[in-house]
Amino acid sequence: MSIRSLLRPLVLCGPSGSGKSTFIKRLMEENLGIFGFSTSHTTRLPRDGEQNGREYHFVTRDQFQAAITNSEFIEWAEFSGNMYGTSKASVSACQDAGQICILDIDCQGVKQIKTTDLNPRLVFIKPPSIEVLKERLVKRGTETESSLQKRLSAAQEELNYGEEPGSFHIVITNDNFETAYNELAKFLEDDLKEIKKIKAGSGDI
Ligand SMILES: Nc1ncnc2c1ncn2[C@@H]1O[C@H](COP(=O)(O)OP(=O)(O)OP(=O)(O)O)[C@@H](O)[C@H]1O
Repeated sequence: MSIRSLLRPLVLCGPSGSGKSTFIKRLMEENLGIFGFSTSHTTRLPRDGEQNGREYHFVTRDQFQAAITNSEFIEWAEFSGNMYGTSKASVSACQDAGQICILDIDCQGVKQIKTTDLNPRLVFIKPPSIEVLKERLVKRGTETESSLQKRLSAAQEELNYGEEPGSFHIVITNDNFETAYNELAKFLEDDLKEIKKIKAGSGDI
């Protein structure tokens, strides 16, 4: 089997605070060099030291708008006056570089990626309850009262989509982290074994 077909993008979706970043960190630590991220597009100006194509693909608003019109993005959003997007091409580029592209995207992004030929593995990370989700977000210390409320009210809609049969390949409840992480590791085990075997045999891809 070709390694490229094994390098299926890995989508982690779930309400804010469900634990996506925590899973991603652990996956990357335990599988060095296997996972990577796509390079996003942005209309913001590069900061000192940032290189086009490395931190971001820096584009004009017109270019960004044209890319939206051409359905080039899996998801895009505007934050404080600048637009940010994840293009299908940047996910493919990550695969071409021999890595599994990890995507932390919302349900709209999941619906979108399903319409592409990227053939992702779709994982939904579910909190044990909305109450626990709230506790974790408060404890994380990153939210204001208003951003907390926004995240919690978005959470229910995402949970509804996550629980719809067929939305995801696997739904993992993140109660005890070790147990939940093992479930994810088991889900990916066969792919990872095969990828590591091929990489070890060929030096790289
Ligand atoms: N199983 C768990 N038990 C207790 N705390 C957890 C567990 N999993 C994650 N956390 C904690 O919950 C908080 C939210 O997790 P994390 O930041 O990974 O969520 P996220 O889904 O990436 O959120 P966002 O979408 O806002 O980036 C973090 O402080 C993390 O350490």
